[in-house]
Amino acid sequence: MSERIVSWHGAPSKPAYTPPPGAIDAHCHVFGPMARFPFSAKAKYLPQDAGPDMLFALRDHLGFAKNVIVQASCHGTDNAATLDAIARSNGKARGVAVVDPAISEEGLAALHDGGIRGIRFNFLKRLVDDAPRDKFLEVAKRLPRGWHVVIYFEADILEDLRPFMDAIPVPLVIDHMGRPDVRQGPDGADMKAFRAFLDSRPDIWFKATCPDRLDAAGAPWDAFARAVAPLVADYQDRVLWGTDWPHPNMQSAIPDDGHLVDMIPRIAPTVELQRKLLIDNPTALYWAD
Ligand SMILES: O=C(O)c1cc(C(=O)O)oc(=O)c1
Repeated sequence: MSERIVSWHGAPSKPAYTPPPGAIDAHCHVFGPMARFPFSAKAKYLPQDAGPDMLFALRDHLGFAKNVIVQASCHGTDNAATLDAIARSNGKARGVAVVDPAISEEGLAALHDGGIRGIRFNFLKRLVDDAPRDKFLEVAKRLPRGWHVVIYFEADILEDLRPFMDAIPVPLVIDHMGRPDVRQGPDGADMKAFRAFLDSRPDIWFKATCPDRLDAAGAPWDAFARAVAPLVADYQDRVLWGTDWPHPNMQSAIPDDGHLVDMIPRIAPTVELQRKLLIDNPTALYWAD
């Protein structure tokens, strides 16, 4: 792997929708800069630099106040780039780390001090070589108080992951709703299974994110809006939203971030829903202290 890829829009439009003051982009990443923060030897893609200055400029352009920066798989378990971005944010960013499950208590405490409030377990085979459930469970049981676990999986392994996820004793946040097939509609098999999972315990949250990944028809992503709006309405106290910038691996179908923001009023049509989605819910998970 030698070619460094660009997966983000060079000049995203200004959204028609204006987020409320204090709105949080609760799923985004930083890449590098590589000269200071080299990518993991196990990285499955090698991106161009997309560092904190670019992220914060986009935040301001789109009308957001804060970011939750999720450690991208290309940085492996070295969270230095994510921590550096948080440190440069003037308190306007918090984060989710990816850790070696053998991390010490001191290591976890240092991440907490750096603004981390959760760890991410990634089960996508195209992104990571292995996902050791026993080790993940062990570290999930000794997280700092108030932390949660973010899990990224695809719909076809939801049932297989259930015993593992059921055993995690802290809140769960599911990336991109576990990647349902949105073409099945709001009552399709994938959404039904995901709802059953949400109903199994009250502390499972999810991100109503990534129309660009989940709706192959492309913008304006009508199938995504149709499938996801009822989910947001029915689980309005457990849903987060984010851009997913810089859209890892999306180099052949790069979304315009302004258009992504314009999905918000389609899946959360009232001011109250928008406040929960963009402020109350992410604040509860990431800025409780
Ligand atoms: O679907 C993906 O390719 C993807 C990758 C990553 C990552 O590399 O961390 O994060 C995401 O949220 C989504």
